[in-house]
Amino acid sequence: MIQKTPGAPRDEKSAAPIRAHILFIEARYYDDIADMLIEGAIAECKKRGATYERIAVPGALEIPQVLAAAADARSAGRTAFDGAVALGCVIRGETAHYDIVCNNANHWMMDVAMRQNIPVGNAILTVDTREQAVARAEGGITGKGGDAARACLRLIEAKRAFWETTA
Ligand SMILES: Nc1c(NC[C@H](O)[C@H](O)[C@H](O)CO)[nH]c(=O)[nH]c1=O
Ligand SMILES: CC(=O)[C@@H](O)COP(=O)(O)O
Repeated sequence: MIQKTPGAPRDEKSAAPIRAHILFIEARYYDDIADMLIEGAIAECKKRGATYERIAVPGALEIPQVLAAAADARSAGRTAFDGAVALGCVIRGETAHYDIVCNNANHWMMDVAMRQNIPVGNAILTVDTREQAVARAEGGITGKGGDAARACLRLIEAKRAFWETTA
């Protein structure tokens, strides 16, 4: 039984239109799962009026590296995005590689996000079976891809709130 996470808070602000440009980083190791995740993430962005761009990488281990490269380019004024959403699926195999991929993809992605102050929504599924992955990736805007996009947009709103003048 999957406990559908509530995603971003269901307050009015979390559903309000938002001026934001999002970078979708898609690890396409399992193409069909990636398609389900990106469908939900795009649906959430379109619902909120946010724009987006997409970049594909072979697998989850490449996500932190491309986020770091995008952050460098943003610092150099060569690209502009307000937040990122990581999408991927890691399915346990016979060896310890599953732990290597999951731990390093998530750890170093968050390291870049924290160091570069980038709002990042995380839909890197880490599962034991393909069925578990499908159950979490499907559902369009209500799936994990939509959840991660909602989280990213919520982080952008929260970040901006700190800079709103109270005067
Ligand atoms: N087994 C999975 C991988 N493995 C590939 C790595 O992510 C990486 O692309 C490779 O080691 C080359 O550097 N990636 C996933 O996203 N999902 C898997 O289940
Ligand atoms: C998560 C993985 O890297 C996994 O798909 C690799 O499978 P195996 O551990 O059987 O080589």
